[in-house]
Amino acid sequence: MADTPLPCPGQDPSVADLLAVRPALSMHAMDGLVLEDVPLNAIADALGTPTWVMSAGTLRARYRRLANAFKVTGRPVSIHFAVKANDHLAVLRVLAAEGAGADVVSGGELRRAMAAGIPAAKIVFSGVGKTAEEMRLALRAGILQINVESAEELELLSATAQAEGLEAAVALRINPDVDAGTHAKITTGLANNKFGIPYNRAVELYARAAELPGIRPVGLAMHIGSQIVRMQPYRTAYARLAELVHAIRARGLVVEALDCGGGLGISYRDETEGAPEALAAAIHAELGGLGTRLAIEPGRWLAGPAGVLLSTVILRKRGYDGMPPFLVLDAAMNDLMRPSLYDAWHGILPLAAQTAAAPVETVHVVGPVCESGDTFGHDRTLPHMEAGARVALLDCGAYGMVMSSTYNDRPLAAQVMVDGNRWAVIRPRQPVEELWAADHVPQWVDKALTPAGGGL
Ligand SMILES: Cc1ncc(COP(=O)(O)O)c(C=O)c1O
Ligand SMILES: N[C@@H](CCCC[NH3+])C(=O)O
Repeated sequence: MADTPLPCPGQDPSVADLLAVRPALSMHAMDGLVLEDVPLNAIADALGTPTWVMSAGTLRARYRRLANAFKVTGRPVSIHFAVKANDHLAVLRVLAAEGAGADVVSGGELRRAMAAGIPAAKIVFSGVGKTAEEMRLALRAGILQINVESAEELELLSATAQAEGLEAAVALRINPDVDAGTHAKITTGLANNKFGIPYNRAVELYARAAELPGIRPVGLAMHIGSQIVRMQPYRTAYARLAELVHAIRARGLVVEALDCGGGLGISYRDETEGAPEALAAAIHAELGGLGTRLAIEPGRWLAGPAGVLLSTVILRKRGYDGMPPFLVLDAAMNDLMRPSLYDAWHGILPLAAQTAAAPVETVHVVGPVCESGDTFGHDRTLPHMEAGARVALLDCGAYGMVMSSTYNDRPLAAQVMVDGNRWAVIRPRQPVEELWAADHVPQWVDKALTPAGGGL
């Protein structure tokens, strides 16, 4: 299958362009922007903004397309949703009901995945720095496999498993030194990235794993980065994985499982999103003949397009003469961090049909947090909006809410799930008092501040 083109700079997509490739969203004359069958204004009226909204139908549809892409190759994979992308219990349960397992990177994610009802036997544990405590948790739970990322971690896991009287099923995560062609901050498969075991040390370490007490090496894992829209990096990486399988087997060792990682990208602006069919074809071509179990760990591709963040224009601030005005939203970098962190581009659609049809203009879209980096977009081409206009920031279902903070004492936004014509609050807006409820002021601080205590 041909490679998909890289995103190219240029004119922002129009309202119609954005809607055309997002089947769960539609614009209606009366109801405005509708997600599945729910007018987003109804949610904003009821809960205010900023509010996250997840579409259960989109999660299901995307999971089914992904699973089916592999099924038709005759080599089905087990799909382990990367919990880091969106860890809400309702999201995990929707995916679990479709058959998804989980890829976790902390003890917290492991416990959360199990709390969502995902069986331990469908959970893989990745991550570059698992503590002995987290290893114990995974061993006691009896998860499918632990993806080990270094020789040092392997020794710690062996000691921990031995002390527990348990055996760890281990896949070695290999760093193939392949450029995934993605943003520098989210690439993971290059030699200078912290992730994985150097490719040229993999066979030796696998042999060592086979000797270590408490360790049962079952295979290899790889994850080369995130938001990958071209297939060539996957192909190169998987070809290297296949070479390793042959080299390890030549040593008389068993390789029964291959975890092909996540990373499939979506269309935020005008990229052609990574096609599951193309990924399935790449995996089938490079690894399908090795007779192993196959797994993938997608996060963004499943959840990204399923979520939006609703926000309201607090005010329209005039810029310097001749410069674009600022639309100051009530959402900020503490809610959606991706634009500040990676200069990520997110589509912005007005909720009202009339606004969506207004003439376009160039604006800067910012949040109210005290950081210049609190910017959703510079020089964006958007329909004219005044204070009070509501918008949806698109493709926020992955790495959105999970990366929120309460910086500037801004409570975590409310979360909603829609499914057909139903919607429900899946997490209420955080009460502001909760932000300091757990703060403890030592008595001696108070004393020092009172005249009686000899302070101020
Ligand atoms: C080990 C591992 N697996 C899976 C993922 C999920 O990646 P993505 O959301 O790009 O599919 C990540 C995040 O990059 C990861 O680090
Ligand atoms: N958080 C990143 C991706 C990192 C994926 C985790 N390894 C994003 O929003 O794009």
